[in-house]
Amino acid sequence: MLKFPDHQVAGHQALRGQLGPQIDESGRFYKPLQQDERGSREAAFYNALLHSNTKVKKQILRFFPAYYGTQNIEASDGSGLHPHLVLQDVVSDYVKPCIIDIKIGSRTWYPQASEDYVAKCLRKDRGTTTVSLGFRISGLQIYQAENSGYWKPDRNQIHKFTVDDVRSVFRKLISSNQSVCNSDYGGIFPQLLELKSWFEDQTDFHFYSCSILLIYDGESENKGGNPHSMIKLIDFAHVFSGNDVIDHNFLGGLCSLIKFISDTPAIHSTKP
Ligand SMILES: Nc1ncnc2c1ncn2[C@@H]1O[C@H](COP(=O)(O)OP(=O)(O)OP(=O)(O)O)[C@@H](O)[C@H]1O
Ligand SMILES: O=P(O)(O)O[C@@H]1[C@H](O)[C@H](O)[C@@H](OP(=O)(O)O)[C@H](OP(=O)(O)O)[C@H]1O
Repeated sequence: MLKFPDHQVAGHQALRGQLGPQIDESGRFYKPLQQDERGSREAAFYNALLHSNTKVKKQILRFFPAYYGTQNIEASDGSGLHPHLVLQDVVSDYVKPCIIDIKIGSRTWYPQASEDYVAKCLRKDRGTTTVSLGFRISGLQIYQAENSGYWKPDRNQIHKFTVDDVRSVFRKLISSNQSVCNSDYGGIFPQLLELKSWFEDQTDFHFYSCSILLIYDGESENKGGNPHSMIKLIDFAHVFSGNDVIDHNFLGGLCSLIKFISDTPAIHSTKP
């Protein structure tokens, strides 16, 4: 039985008859394949990842959703059968998933793109923290408490986020979550550093407009036995061959994110 995701924070949503992702009860996330080259690029990347035990080390694979191929299922907009990527639902094990979708890179357009597409991306990049920080928040939900539930700003609010707003998001995250409230942010920090070391070396892929999901559980004990906090890379509609050059756009954005988070003191950190 398919349903609309309860915890989707960004991207195209299956609301008001739109085409968007669906989930099932077994922890699968069905992302509709976008009609043009975006869909084929994303499927090609997941296939490359699946069969790339040489290129991508096993411990790096855990930073990507598990991939189960593509499947034709009833589209959420009622248009009939449509091919979908079948992925691991990376938040299904969390009782109160706190999620930040962070689009990485100081530019979201790629060299091969059309002038119109570059102009569209540049407008968004300049109007958000993409250019100033090397990343931008695309969506988030932070569980605050039983009575107040989730803080989940809408897309228009998110688009207006300044650097200070981004800093206050991380402060809110730290203050709202016991497992995060320590010097390595509940285990997020070591994962970001491990991902950074991979990006300092890998030259097979360039990831444009790709997001890192920071995921924590707003409940102290989550049901799946997963660690309290995970990072997951998603949205590979604009992944291209690296042509034996490191992905300096993504790496630069990731380094900036790591620095930014480390400069946002946890409540009990010893930082002055
Ligand atoms: N594997 C997954 N498991 C759980 N949630 C996911 C998964 N992949 C994506 N999501 C949710 O869906 C949102 C959008 O994902 P994604 O960026 O892949 O969609 P999109 O429509 O391509 O977005 P964009 O408009 O940025 O291209 C994410 O912010 C996250 O909340
Ligand atoms: O590059 P693509 O494949 O066209 O995908 C777009 C890209 O992910 C943008 O980041 C997103 O704008 P936001 O970052 O503002 O969500 C836009 O949403 P939109 O189509 O609603 O503008 C997407 O269409």
